[in-house]
Amino acid sequence: MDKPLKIAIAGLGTVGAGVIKVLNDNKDLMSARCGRSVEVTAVSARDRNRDRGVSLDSFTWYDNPVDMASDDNVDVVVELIGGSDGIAKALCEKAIENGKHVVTANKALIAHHGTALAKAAEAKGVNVMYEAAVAGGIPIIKALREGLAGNGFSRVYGILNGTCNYMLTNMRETGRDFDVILSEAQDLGYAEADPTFDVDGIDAAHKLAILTSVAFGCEVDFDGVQTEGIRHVSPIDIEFAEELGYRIKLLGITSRQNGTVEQRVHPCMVSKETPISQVEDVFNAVVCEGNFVDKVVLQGRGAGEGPTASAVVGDLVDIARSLSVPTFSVAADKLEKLSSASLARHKGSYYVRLMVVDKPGVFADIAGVLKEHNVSMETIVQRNRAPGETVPLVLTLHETSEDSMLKALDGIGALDSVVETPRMIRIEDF
Ligand SMILES: NC(=O)c1ccc[n+]([C@@H]2O[C@H](COP(=O)([O-])OP(=O)(O)OC[C@H]3O[C@@H](n4cnc5c(N)ncnc54)[C@H](O)[C@@H]3O)[C@@H](O)[C@H]2O)c1
Ligand SMILES: N[C@@H](CCO)C(=O)O
Ligand code: NA
Repeated sequence: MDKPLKIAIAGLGTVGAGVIKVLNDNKDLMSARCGRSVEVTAVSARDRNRDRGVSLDSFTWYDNPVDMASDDNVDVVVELIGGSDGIAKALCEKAIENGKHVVTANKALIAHHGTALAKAAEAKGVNVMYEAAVAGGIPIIKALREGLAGNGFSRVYGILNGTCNYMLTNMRETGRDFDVILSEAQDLGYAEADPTFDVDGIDAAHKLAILTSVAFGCEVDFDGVQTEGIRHVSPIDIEFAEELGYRIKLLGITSRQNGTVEQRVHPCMVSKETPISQVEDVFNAVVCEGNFVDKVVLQGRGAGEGPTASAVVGDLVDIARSLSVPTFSVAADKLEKLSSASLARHKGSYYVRLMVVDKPGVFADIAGVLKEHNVSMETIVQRNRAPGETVPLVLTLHETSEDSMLKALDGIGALDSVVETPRMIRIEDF
């Protein structure tokens, strides 16, 4: 057997404790698969005495995780603290500087600093690996970078946030309150330290920016992701979606068109006939469209202790086997700088829900505004009849440019008979 691979773990929360459990439980499997053992030698967290269900007795304890990057008894630093800057970044930079590999589950860090970290690591001949950062236990980075490397990609999309999928599924199935379901997702260890990152789509945007780089071989451009979360998705929209044959999913979609990429994260209506609409609860799914393989769909648990730790340990196995791959899909100094397309030029179909006063002439007024902006209506549904009172009115619109749709919505929102801000959800045709 070769020398053991010695690892330091920074952060012993949901994921950190999970990694220690996987390495303990599957110790013999790891040794057989790597031809060497994978051993934790050092750990760091905020609270040394918290019961995590794992013993820390045999590890060197560090109060400051950055000091682990200078420990000669460490080959790989596993960063499981979180945050795009601060201590997580300092730790990873120091580890690379000292010639140690880095494994992280931190999508915020890779989304903001992935290109720079990749350049630094590749110059030093060490790896920065982040499989756990995107779609948790699903090996999507490996799939895009290695298994599907024979393909050019036109589009990659999927359900990238377990918390939001859990919430949308539960809202549909139980009609319970948004906040109650969110706190359940937090208790299950799915949510980010700041759960607004989940519900506002930022976490999915971090992951999408990373997928874009791996799929298209370009620098990570988080600021180029156009992001909208699930806060405005109401139970009434979920019900209408069902009635119209759709499910509402928060999707991340990246596509390449000539010299630009379009990166967007927002709630989508997807036909109940599509496989992705059936992916529920904390499950994630990613669809890769390759020019030779056609569609590949990967599905699995996107968050939680076991699935996330599984991905971290998969990266450790690659390092123990001395696998050498670029951080993204091409060498870091050859990543293209692609500009991100504005959503204003996006073309798509739309669902719009209005709250209107039930009186004659409302349909005609709405139709007039749509005509003015050259937007063509597919269906219009008014469920209740309540003369003089407020009722929901739902429209679906044929393919049009986002720009025209938004202008039409402004016009519709300004009509006297429309009493709330119109709600719009994009319909995706996969
Ligand atoms: N929980 C999940 O399902 C999941 C899935 C994929 C990726 N991630 C990512 O994994 C990372 C960790 O997530 P988590 O859910 O385990 O978080 P957590 O809050 O459960 O754990 C964070 C750990 O970091 C430690 N920590 C915080 N500040 C520290 C400091 N200054 N010095 C030393 N230790 C410090 C805390 O003590 C804690 O042990 C994050 O980047 C998160 O985005 C989490
Ligand atoms: N908060 C994230 C964790 C996994 O990255 C989610 O809910 O998907
Ligand atoms: Na993954």
